[in-house]
Amino acid sequence: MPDRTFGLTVKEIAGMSDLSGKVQTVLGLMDPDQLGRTMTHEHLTMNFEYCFVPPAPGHEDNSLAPFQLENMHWLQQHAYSHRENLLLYQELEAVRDELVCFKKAGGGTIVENTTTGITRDLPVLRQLAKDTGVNIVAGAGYYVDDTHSDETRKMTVEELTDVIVTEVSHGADGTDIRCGVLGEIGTGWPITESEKKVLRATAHAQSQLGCPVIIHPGRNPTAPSEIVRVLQEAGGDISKTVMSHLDRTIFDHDELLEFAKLGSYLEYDLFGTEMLDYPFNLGIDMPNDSQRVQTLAFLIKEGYEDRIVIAHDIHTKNRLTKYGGHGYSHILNNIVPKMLSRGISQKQVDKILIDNPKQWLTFK
Ligand SMILES: CC(=O)NCCS(=O)(=O)O
Repeated sequence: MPDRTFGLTVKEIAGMSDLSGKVQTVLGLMDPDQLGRTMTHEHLTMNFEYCFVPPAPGHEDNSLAPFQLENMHWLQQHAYSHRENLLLYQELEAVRDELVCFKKAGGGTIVENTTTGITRDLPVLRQLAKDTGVNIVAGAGYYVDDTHSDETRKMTVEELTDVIVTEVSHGADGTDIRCGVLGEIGTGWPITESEKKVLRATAHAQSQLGCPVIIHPGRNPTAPSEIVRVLQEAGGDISKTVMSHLDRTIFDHDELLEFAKLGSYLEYDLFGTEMLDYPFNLGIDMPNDSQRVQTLAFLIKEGYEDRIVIAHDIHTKNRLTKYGGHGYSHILNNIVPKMLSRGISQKQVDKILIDNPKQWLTFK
C-alpha cells in the first residue's frame, strides 16, 4: 500500500491520526502517563472450552466434581480437565471484585487478550472498566487455528486486515467499542496456513495503525522466531510486538538470548501457574514463580530490562481468589517483593510494570 494517497497518509485515510501518542482503552483514548502498573496479558471473560483435556484414568470423579475445597488442588494441577473450570465468562462478579482489589493493590491497567475464537465480550469489558476504574485495553484479531471459523479460513489477507483495522478504528463485534491492541494473535506449532494469513494481516494492520501487537506462540522453542520472521516479511514492527508465554516456550538461556536479539518485548505471563504435568506439552517442566523471577533477573543482567513485560494470563476459574487461586493482584502483592529480594531494583520493577507497557501500548 502506498504511504500517501492524494496527499493523505494511510493513517489519515483510516481516520486514525488522532490515535498517535495515545493509548486506546474500552472507554476511549488515554494519555499513556495515566496507565500506571499494567498487566499486559490477562483475560477477564472468555471461554476456553475448546481446550478441554479428557481426564486421565482414575481422575473422572475429580473432573466432574463441584468447586469445593477438597478439589482445588486437583484443579490447580489439572485445570484443563474440568469443563466448567474453562468457562471464565461465568464469573463476572468475582472478576469485578478482583479488579477492585487490583486497583487497591496499586494496579492501573489490564490488557485483555481475548480475541475472536475464545469469546471476546466488549460490552462486559466496558462495564467492568466503568464499575472498577481499572483501565482495560481490548484485543483485536484472531486466536489459534482450531478456533478459526470456516468464514475466517476463506478470507484473504486483505479481508482479514480490513476486519482487524475496523476493530481498532471503529469498533468490534457489532459495537462501537474499539480495541487498543492486536492480540493475542494465536498460533500453534507448526504454524498453519490460516494462522500465517492472520499473522500477515496483523502486520499489515499494524503498519497502517502504528499499534501494539501481542502474539500467542506455539509450544516449540523455535515458534517465536518463526513468527517474528513471518511478521517482519509482511512489514510488522517487531519493536512494538510482545511475544507471550515465553515461560512455557523457551527454556535454554542461549536460545532465549538469541530470540531476545530479534527485538520484541519478552513476556513472562504465567505467574501464579504451578503444575507438574503441562498437558499441552508433556515434554516440558512448567517453571514455578521463583524460577520465573530468576529468568527475569537473568534477562535484566543481559541488558533486556527495557524489553520485559509480565502478567498472570488468568484464563481458568481456579486461578481466581474466589476459588483459592492467586488472582489478578498476585504479581503486585507477592512477585514484586520477590523481585526486589532477588536483586531487581525498584527502578527496574517500575520499568517492567509501568514504562515498558506504556511504550508498547502507545500508538505511533
Ligand atoms: C488463553 C491462552 O491462550 N493462554 C495460554 C495458555 S498456554 O498453556 O500458555 O498456552
